Amino acid sequence: MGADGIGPEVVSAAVKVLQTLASSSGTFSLNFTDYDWSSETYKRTGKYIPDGGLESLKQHDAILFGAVGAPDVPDHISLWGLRLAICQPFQQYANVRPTRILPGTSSPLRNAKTGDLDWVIIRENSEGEYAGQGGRSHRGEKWETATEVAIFTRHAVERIIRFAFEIAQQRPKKHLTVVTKSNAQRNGMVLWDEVAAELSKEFPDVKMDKMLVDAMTCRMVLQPESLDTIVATNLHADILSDLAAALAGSIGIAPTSNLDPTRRHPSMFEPIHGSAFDITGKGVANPVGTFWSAAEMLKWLGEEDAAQRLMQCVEAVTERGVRTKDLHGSAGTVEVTDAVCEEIRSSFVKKLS
Ligand SMILES: NC(=O)c1ccc[n+]([C@@H]2O[C@H](COP(=O)([O-])OP(=O)(O)OC[C@H]3O[C@@H](n4cnc5c(N)ncnc54)[C@H](O)[C@@H]3O)[C@@H](O)[C@H]2O)c1
Ligand SMILES: O=C(O)[C@H](O)[C@@H](O)C(=O)O
Ligand SMILES: [K+]
Ligand SMILES: [Mn+2]
Repeated sequence: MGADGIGPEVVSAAVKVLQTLASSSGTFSLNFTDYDWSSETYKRTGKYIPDGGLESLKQHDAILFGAVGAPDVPDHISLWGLRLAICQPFQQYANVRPTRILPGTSSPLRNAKTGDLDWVIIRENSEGEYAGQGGRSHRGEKWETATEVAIFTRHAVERIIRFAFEIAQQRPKKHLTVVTKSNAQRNGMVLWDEVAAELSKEFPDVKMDKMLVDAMTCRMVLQPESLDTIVATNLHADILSDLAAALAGSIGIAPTSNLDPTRRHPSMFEPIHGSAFDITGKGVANPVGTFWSAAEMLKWLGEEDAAQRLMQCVEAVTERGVRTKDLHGSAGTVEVTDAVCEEIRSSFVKKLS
């Protein structure tokens, strides 16, 4: 489901790469069903998701998503109409956003090289500021009032922090940073701190530290090598993860997994970026964030080797300079996609010889 803006451009590129990978490997196959849900269908029918749509989507093992958002639809209508309308009922409560500096690319941080910035941000993906609680009254009056209530339940805080500890435990540094704003936000964020302290006792091999979100932005910029796995609320992590992508070189490379760790519903994989109206249709969108998301999808589906090969091929391509403009290259979406497909095919040939 490419949806809006550059979404269809990067999703069709990723489908091409995945098909190349499946047919070259011969060890697995993928069946794609294309859902044309988008702001266009919303404008035509009044709905992003047609009646019965979620039941149909639920039949699949995974969802590959582009981005939703159009210049002539208010952003809150599009986001709630499609992305959140899938994430929330499918209980995709763990949003996983790895970031690193890819070979052949550079960070805007003068001293950060490949390897110095290697993070996984775990974004709580079901509640907080995205709980859908709030409202507006007295519209247009001077006393108009609007609330956006952040909801934090022990149930959801516990499951996301536990998930983050488990991810941290699997990584070499075994280091988790818990980000909150528990000085100003004195209820929900204090609950986060308390739950983190309780859970850290269950994970004695994981080193945990805490940061207030404002100071965290400084640490990300000034000491990127001091961070590894990071967990934060829905809104805080949304913001920090765009910063993380930019610090690694570009918002165009970063992936997102929206996971239902219970596997009762399909999980959804998408680049971190949005529909990027400013570059839509120009053929310059970086497809790497969607390729990386596709690799994360393969990993989730149990195709670890294929996932690893896909990332190796993407990295080989960035390393030899086939990069889009956002990464200071001159290649277009199609050239990068073709180069990755060629790299995949030749990686199998190399293995034979
Ligand atoms: N998950 C989603 O579906 C999602 C995520 C973020 C934003 N949005 C929506 O997308 C729309 C645009 O939002 P925005 O402008 O704040 O963020 P955006 O991520 O779409 O774009 C921000 C900037 O990054 C650039 N950029 C983004 N992806 C790129 C890529 N692959 N290659 C090269 N450059 C890239 C854009 O050109 C733009 O200058 C809004 O409607 C917003 O709500 C949706
Ligand atoms: O979910 C959101 O907050 C936004 O659409 C988007 O910024 C994202 O990160 O998915
Ligand atoms: K997206
Ligand atoms: Mn975002």
